[in-house]
Parts: sequence; structure tokens; C-alpha cells
Amino acid sequence: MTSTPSDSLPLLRAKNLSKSVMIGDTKTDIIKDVDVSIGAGEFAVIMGKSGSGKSTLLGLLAGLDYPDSGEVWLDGQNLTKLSEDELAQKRQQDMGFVFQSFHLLPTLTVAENIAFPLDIARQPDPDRVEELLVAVGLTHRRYSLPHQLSGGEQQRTALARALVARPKIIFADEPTGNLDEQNAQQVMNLLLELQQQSGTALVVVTHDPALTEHADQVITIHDGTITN
Ligand SMILES: Nc1ncnc2c1ncn2[C@@H]1O[C@H](COP(=O)(O)OP(=O)(O)OP(=O)(O)O)[C@@H](O)[C@H]1O
Repeated sequence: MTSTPSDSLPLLRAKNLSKSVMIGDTKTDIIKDVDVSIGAGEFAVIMGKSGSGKSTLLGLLAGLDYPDSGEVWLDGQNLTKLSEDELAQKRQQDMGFVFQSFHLLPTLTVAENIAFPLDIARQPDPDRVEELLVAVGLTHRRYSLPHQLSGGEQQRTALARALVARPKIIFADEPTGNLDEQNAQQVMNLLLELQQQSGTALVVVTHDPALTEHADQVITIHDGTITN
């Protein structure tokens, strides 16, 4: 097959991203002229000290927030030009999310939480939900509510939810930050295994240097600037 120039474009490309916030009366730059490029299926890690701008950068890359300047392109579309509704739709179609504090819906069961992205897209797919329940080892917990689960089980539910709609990219902000060491390792191994099986790209904000061994790309951020 002949490749065209668009074939070689990265899945996610951010150019000259900048973001500032008001801290008291002072405008403070928290992301400064940052470029990021992530290929389809790639596993990228964002590292840096507390307060360096990791979560802010992740939010900009994922279209959860607008930059002051610069552009974010996902799969040929400029996210910074989309309205909030269009962005929400794009996130629903193409992105999966995993947060430190799980963000499960408290009144829905494990199976219903996993099914949620398919249900809001009006594309219910019980077989796909079952596949993910098996993949994260929670078939025996399908009818449990989040408060009845351990932290590790809650995060495994969140992983399944992030993957269920076959996103092109998953964004994970310190996904193991609320787990003990054993659960943290299990959840991270599972996330990487599922990411490789599904071929989705993965961007993880982490403090864990061990993760860099598995990463295709390590983005190190210091005071809002990429230093690698
Ligand atoms: N909305 C906001 N208003 C004021 N300051 C903010 C806001 N969002 C972020 N900041 C500040 O910007 C800096 C970067 O924040 P960010 O959360 O991106 O850092 P981080 O590297 O993810 O930190 P951590 O590892 O502690 O989670 C911090 O100094 C933070 O206090």
C-alpha cells in the first residue's frame, strides 16, 4: 500500500500550547509554548514534579480545557476550534479517560458503569461490556455498586469503561495514585496489556519512574516547559 502524507501524521499533535491562570492578581503562565506529538497506538508518559503542569497539559491535550494559544490536532481535527458541545462529542467518540479518583457513577453497577459510554452514544453493546468485564476480571462483581468495591476493583471498572467504546486514545491522570503498591502494579499492568491488545494510544501522567521503561515516549515537564 502506498502511503500518503496524511498516513504519516501523528494521531495527536499539539503545537505552541500556552496556558495561563490568574493567581491572585498575577497572570501566571503554567504551560509555556509546548509541542507534543503522539502516534497511533503509542504509549506516552508525562512526568514532572508536583505543580509542574502535568495535569494542565493532559487537560489541554484531551480537549478538557482550551489553551490561550496554540493548537491541538486529533486525527486531523483541530480541537481548539471546536465548541464545547463538539468537543464533548469528540471526547465521547475518540477518547477514554481514567482519573486518580476513579470517577465512577455511584448509583450504577459495575456493568452499568462500563456500559455508560456506549449507552450515552446510543450504541448499547452487551457483548462488548461482557468482554471488558472478563478482561478486567470483574464478572463476579457485575451487580456491585462502586462503594462496595475495593480501590483496585473501582479502577479496573474505570479501565473497562475507558476502553469499551474503542477509543483512539486514552488519557490517564495518575491512575494508580489512590492505590496501594500491589493494586497499583496490577492496575497499571492491566492498563498496558489492554492498551497493547486494543492498539489504542495511551497518555499517562505519573510520578512513577518505573513506568518510563515501558513507554514509547517520555515527556518531562518542568515549570510548564518540556525539558526532554
Ligand atoms: N485553575 C487554576 N487556578 C490557579 N492555579 C492553577 C490552576 N490550575 C493549575 N494551577 C496551578 O498551575 C500549576 C500546575 O498545575 P498542575 O495541576 O497542572 O500540576 P501537576 O504537575 O499536575 O501537579 P501534581 O503532580 O501535584 O498533580 C500549579 O502551580 C497549580 O497550582
